[in-house]
Amino acid sequence: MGNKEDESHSHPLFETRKAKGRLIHRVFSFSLFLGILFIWVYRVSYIPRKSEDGKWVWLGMFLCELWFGLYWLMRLSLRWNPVFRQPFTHRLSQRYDDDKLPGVDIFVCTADPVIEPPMMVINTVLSVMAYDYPTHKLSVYLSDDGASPITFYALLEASNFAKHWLPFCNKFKIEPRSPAAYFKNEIYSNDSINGKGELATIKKLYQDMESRIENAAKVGQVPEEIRSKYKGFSEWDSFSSPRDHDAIIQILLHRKDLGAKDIDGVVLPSLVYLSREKRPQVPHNFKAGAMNSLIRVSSIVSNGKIILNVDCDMYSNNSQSLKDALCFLIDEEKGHEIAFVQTPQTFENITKNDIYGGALSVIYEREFPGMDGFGGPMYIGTGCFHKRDTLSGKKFNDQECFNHWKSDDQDINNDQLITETSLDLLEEKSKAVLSCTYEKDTLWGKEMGLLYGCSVEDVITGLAIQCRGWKSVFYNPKRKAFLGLSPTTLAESLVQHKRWSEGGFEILLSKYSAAWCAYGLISPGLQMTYCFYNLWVLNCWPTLYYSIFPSLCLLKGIPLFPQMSSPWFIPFAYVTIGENTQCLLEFLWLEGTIKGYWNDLRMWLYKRTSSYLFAFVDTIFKSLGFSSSAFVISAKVAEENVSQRYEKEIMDFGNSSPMLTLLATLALLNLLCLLGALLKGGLGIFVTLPLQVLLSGVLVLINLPLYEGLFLRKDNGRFPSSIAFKSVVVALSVCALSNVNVFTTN
Ligand SMILES: O=c1ccn([C@@H]2O[C@H](COP(=O)(O)OP(=O)(O)O[C@H]3O[C@H](CO)[C@@H](O)[C@H](O)[C@H]3O)[C@@H](O)[C@H]2O)c(=O)[nH]1
Ligand SMILES: [Mn+2]
Repeated sequence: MGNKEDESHSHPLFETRKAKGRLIHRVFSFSLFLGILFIWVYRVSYIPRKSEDGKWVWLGMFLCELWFGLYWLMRLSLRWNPVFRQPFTHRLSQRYDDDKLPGVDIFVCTADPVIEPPMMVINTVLSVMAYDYPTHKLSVYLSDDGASPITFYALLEASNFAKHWLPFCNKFKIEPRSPAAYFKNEIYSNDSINGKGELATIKKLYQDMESRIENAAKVGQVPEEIRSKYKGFSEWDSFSSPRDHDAIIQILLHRKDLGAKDIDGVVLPSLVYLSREKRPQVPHNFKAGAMNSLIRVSSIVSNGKIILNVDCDMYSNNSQSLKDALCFLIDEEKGHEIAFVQTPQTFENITKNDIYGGALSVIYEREFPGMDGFGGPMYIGTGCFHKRDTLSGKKFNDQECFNHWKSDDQDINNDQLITETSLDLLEEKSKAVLSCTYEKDTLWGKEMGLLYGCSVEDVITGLAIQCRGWKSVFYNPKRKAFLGLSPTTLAESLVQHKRWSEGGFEILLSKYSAAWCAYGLISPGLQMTYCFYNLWVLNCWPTLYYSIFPSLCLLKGIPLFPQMSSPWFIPFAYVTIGENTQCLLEFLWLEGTIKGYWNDLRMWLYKRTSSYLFAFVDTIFKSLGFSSSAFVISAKVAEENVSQRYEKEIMDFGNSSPMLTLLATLALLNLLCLLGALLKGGLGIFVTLPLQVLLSGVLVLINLPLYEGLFLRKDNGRFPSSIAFKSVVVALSVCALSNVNVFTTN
């Protein structure tokens, strides 16, 4: 072994490749930029004179195009210098035997037993317990902000089922290791399992457990005979509501407890249930608060050097990804400067044409590698492997941080057994750090742990870590590391994007602002890429403008773009066609469909004209102290008819939210303008106002499903009639008003 080890030490544990074809992309981008410059020049040189119609609208168009051009430059930074990473796990296993590998603490967060059913949560837990990793080095923590005895009960059941499930996974090397996901794909890759009774046995065990848990969930409580059997349920004796209760913690499995072995006698990973104390008068800071509690409790119970954080719907789909991530974090040469390894969010419920643009493939496949090339991707809350000490506010220091892996984990490696009393003691000690006053007058949430006060606690925390000098790595394995659930209705999708875009904007205005405060701390390229995401919200204004005024001017016959015969037509055509072709090709390259691209464009429009607008307004209100932050949890289950529509890719508008009213009004406005213009000007407008007809035409076409939902559909997914009524009235009034010359005279 000696020789082999010496030799392999000279080989790194991972490699980084630059993307091919960068030169072509840069040349093409340069030509597009020239086009954009010409558009700006055109706008400045042809401002209508005082006596002409539409001077102010024209200036508005110029501002929009100025913004779009600058924003395009920020987007370009994401495509400038992409890199791809490849870990070498065989070298890792050559160099590190089980005892030398670091301890890993895995955090799963859940917050509501109805929106996030306990069965889904424990499937995620079981999938991460079953990582291909020495079990005595693994600890799994479930933080339950819903403080639900049913979720606790489900975890208790899972701790027993794990005794069968983990040996089964190991024996047959199955993937994925979430039992529900594994049983769902009835084609089992490993033939040797078939025919043998083992598969049937384990499936039966699972189904029995499932029906016990679902029964408890249905009646809303855990059966009395089970409650009396496990002392853990007594933790709920003083419980009054999920928002008002004492700290709860139960160590269900502890690696040093004799009972914590699987049916083959192998130690099981530690498993801990916790629900931090909550009081109505104390802010709990949502997921960030939960994560900080997890960080503290785990430092008492297992103190693993690596922390993996997953949302409760994001089960592990690849049992190797933990070792993959370690290759980056403990690589002898470069690992010391890497704080976290982020994997993409991928979703198992995306349909063929991805009606709500939920796959986010362009972001993860194209743009995150671009961030990685400039110093590392953002932290996006789930599927992320951190080094524990970088989460507690530590600054990067080249000398100090070097090779700190070499120290052995004393506590894990000593094999003294734990007794029931010492487990009780451990729980009591942990409760102290779960109290809601613990953080008072400390740096938690400000400089330590996840940061508070931002709707995307993850992104701001990652940025803060990078500002302290650390790097991060984006790792996107072929077999996806995690699979989760994407929203299945339009309203939910818009709400999620509102939270994300609002969070981004908050970061921009915060003391970690990528635009100014991060200057000199992270690379300028990375600053630009952060700005691209954190400026999402500002797109609402130019996009609203561009989807309202050109249409209104079309109705009035006022030209805002050059004639087809003019040479100025060329830059408009070139930029529009060039940019869209590039985006389409990118989308198709990532295995999207043409229809999927069209759907994506629609969502792009809807997000910009509703989510971002509401996010903008809310951020301003919040910063003026008129409202406080909230975290609207995305639903992970839907009613039967809602999921059927989702499967069939029929849009779901059946929700009376102000965002949907706005979208309906805008869509109708475009339709009315286009029809009005055709009535007034006939087909001649195709010649006199070609680009405006095109713009309005595209807007109308893209809104076809929306018109259907307003006027034609009969199912529950159509627009509520109150929205239909309101939007028709408003759209008609705006058209009428604009005809009375309010908008266009100078
Ligand atoms: O008070 C809360 C609210 C949420 N959560 C958990 O946070 C996770 C993410 O919530 P979800 O509703 O699924 O939000 P998403 O928009 O899907 O989540 C993305 O965006 C969030 C930030 O907006 C990040 O926290 C997530 O990690 C990231 O996956 C879930 O496991 C929740 O149980 C809590 O633990 N406590
Ligand atoms: Mn989610």
